[in-house]
Amino acid sequence: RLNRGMWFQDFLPSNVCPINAKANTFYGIMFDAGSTGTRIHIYTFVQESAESLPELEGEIFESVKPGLSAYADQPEKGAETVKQLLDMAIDAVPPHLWKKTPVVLKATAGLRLLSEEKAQALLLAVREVFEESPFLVPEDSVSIMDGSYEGILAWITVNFLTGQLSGQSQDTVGTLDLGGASTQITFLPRLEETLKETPGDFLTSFEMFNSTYKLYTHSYLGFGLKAARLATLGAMNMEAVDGQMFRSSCLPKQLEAEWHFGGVKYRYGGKKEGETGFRPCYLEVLEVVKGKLHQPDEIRGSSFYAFSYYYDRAVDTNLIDYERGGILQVKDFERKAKEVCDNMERYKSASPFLCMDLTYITALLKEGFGFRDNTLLQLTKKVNNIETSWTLGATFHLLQSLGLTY
Ligand SMILES: O=c1[nH]cnc2c1ncn2[C@@H]1O[C@H](COP(=O)(O)OP(=O)(O)O)[C@@H](O)[C@H]1O
Ligand SMILES: [Ca+2]
Repeated sequence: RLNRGMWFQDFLPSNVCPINAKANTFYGIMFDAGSTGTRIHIYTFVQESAESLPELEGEIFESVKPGLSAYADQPEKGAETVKQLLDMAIDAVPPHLWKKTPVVLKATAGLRLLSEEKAQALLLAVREVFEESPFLVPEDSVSIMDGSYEGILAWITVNFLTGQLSGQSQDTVGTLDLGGASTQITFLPRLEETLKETPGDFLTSFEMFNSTYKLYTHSYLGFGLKAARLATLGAMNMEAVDGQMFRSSCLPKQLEAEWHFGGVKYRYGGKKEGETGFRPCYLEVLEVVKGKLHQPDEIRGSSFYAFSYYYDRAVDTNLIDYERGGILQVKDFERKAKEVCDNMERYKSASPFLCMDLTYITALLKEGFGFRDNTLLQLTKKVNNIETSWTLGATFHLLQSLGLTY
């Protein structure tokens, strides 16, 4: 481990060693290669002394669509999208700090679902982009992240940003992340019972800022919002079937369209004959979630932070404000799902999947995780102007491993 006081001494003579804050500024670049898009987070930190925790000063955020997995057969083209984003960091980070600024990319469920060969080709192409950049490229800088880390690091981010990880406070909040291809649930169990009743692979000890947290966390691959659409349509793992039409009672009756996900084209549509609306849709979606997820008793009454697609769909249906977010109950999603599904004509201008998405969110929360109708969900996109993403937790973890912080 490096001496934490050392990192700036290489570029400043010791007699002007900084006491002023500006000289203690450093940066970290974290890429989130998600299933639906690639995002860059450039974090600025200030560390007052070797003993204190680094303070987060700000974030620069940018994203591109589609995600890397859409370039499964063109790895170089995929890597080019990463390079475009990395060029932003060239402008954002002062040149004398480039060599000290680590750059890391972590891919999530989109790449987990690709074949090993295609995923590795994409990662290698990105690695080459990093090597050609002026930044610090740590070992293992481009990888597919383990699903349990995704939940833990998002939990670290949210609880850091809400001030729960500093001082004596132990009022941590659980987190729910709903991505395109996978979904995560993470919380700090308070009841001995929970620890006893939970399968071992749902519990992980994690060290951060000189504390150890024993967290409940799980990532469900294939249970992200877009993967759930495919599962509901019966099209999951069906890429071999050419030109087949997948139909659902969660879609407008007359609809027929095409949809690309993970580099595969699907044809889908409504059920011209037969029932459509919330009830038949809920039954279809139940098939996807019922009995597939672990239900810890402890969460039934507690409130959770929810982001990503929980947030997006709540915004789309005016349940919350895009800028401010808000607090919802589980039953608010159900009420909206009924309203949209039973009036699909009225919601024609919105996404044809709006009914299916809201119904899936309702079923996932109630029948999947076992939340109560009145469980509170705090929907947040940003806390203190910082994105609530696992990437901040990942950056702290990276700085820790490089010896730049605890
Ligand atoms: O940094 C972020 N800020 C805001 N929203 C984000 C960020 N990262 C991901 N999202 C949200 O994540 C969802 C897409 O999930 P993603 O593409 O990460 O799939 P995955 O997690 O299954 O790989 C969308 O709701 C998108 O708005
Ligand atoms: Ca994600």
